[in-house]
Amino acid sequence: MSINDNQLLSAIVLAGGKSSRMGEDKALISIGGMPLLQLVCGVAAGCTDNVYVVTPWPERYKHLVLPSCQFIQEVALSPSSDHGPLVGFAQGLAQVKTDWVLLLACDLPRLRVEVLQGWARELDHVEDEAIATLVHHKKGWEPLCGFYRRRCLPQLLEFINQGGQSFQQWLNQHPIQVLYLPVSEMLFNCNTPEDLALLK
Ligand SMILES: Nc1nc2c(ncn2[C@@H]2O[C@H](COP(=O)(O)OP(=O)(O)OP(=O)(O)O)[C@@H](O)[C@H]2O)c(=O)[nH]1
Ligand SMILES: [Mg+2]
Repeated sequence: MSINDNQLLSAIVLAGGKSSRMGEDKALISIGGMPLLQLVCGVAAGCTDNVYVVTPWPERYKHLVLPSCQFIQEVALSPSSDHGPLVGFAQGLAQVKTDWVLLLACDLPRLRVEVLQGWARELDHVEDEAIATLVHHKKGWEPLCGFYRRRCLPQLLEFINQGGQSFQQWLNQHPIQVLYLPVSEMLFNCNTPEDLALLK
């Protein structure tokens, strides 16, 4: 696949978590002078012109420089709902118009655009029955840095409607193709002040 082929690939960046371990909104934490969400969106924009940021609070991020990014306002399923990334992903996926979507968390400061671009070029060769192609590690699939077929939306909604909340549980019900991760630090996940200190 040509990585610039707008017909084939979009990106969804999730920015709606509580950041309870960090104690402040991770999306706005500055890494090397750049807010983390801006950094991740910049990497996503290196893979596709169609980048969506799914968040319940777009106004919080509208001052960031996010070229070619569009906000998708996430809506709560119920007033008390604490639904997590699976529902944010489903709401984003419902807006996507391409066959494939690159899903990214906003707390991945060491992403490597050239690795993502290399993966995107191989999407044509993913087996037809796979709903996604993801890195696999000892704790299971890495759901928040990988590629999903848009056509998985009905299965995702069915899982959510039955009360499902876990990406791992959902993914374990479907064929997934393994992505080879050449640099493991690329998936370094910045969740706590201690993680942040490691970056500085
Ligand atoms: N849009 C959206 N994104 C979410 C939601 N929950 C988590 N995320 C995103 O999913 C990614 C991974 O989140 P985590 O690091 O597991 O959790 P978190 O809620 O951000 O932080 P903790 O409260 O410390 O667990 C981050 O990019 C979050 O912003 C949600 O309900 N909606
Ligand atoms: Mg995290």
